[in-house]
Amino acid sequence: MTSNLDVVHPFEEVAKHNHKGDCWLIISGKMDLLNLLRAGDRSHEQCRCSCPNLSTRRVDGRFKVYDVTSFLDDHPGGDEVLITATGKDATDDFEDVGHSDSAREMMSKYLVGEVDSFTIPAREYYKPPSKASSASNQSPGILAKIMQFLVPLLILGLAFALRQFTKKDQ
Ligand code: HEM
Repeated sequence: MTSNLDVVHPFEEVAKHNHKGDCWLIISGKMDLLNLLRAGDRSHEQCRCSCPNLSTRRVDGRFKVYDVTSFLDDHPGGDEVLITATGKDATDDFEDVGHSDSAREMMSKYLVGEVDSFTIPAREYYKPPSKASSASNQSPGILAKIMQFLVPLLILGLAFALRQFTKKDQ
């Protein structure tokens, strides 16, 4: 028998379920092991042996897809946050809230499969400016430093030349 967990959806398909009448979320990360086993995920079966307390043992899950359409009106955080979290990996959004264990236990009710992780668009990370562009940004600074050094030298040179010139006249 195939469970919901066996269905692998492409990201583009999952992203289409993005409104109040049809709302799917992608959440991965730490899930309650007992919950996963109950939901039929056999991939963590081996963890049973090494874990004295299944209900507190968290394992890294794969990218799971949850159809939360029927839960939207009951979600304590409201429906808007859930709709906003569609079309992307919502794991960080979910984890940042600090959902309780009971919230995590509820999740298996809404599980409709997994998402093919290769189809999830890469996240945009902050890129520091490249050395070339930062060097060009720094050039006015360097020029100012050179001028700071040259201008007093020039004044000193002029004063010296003037002194020599006036000495000759006397
Ligand atoms: C299947 C997915 C989800 C389930 C089953 C779920 C369930 C719950 C539950 C039961 C609560 C009550 C507090 C708790 O027990 O932790 C809650 C609160 C909340 N959830 Fe979710 N949630 C889900 C996904 C999300 C996502 C993706 C977000 C995105 C930001 C989110 C945002 C919130 C917020 C803002 C609160 C209110 C927290 C507060 O006021 O203390 N939830 N959720």
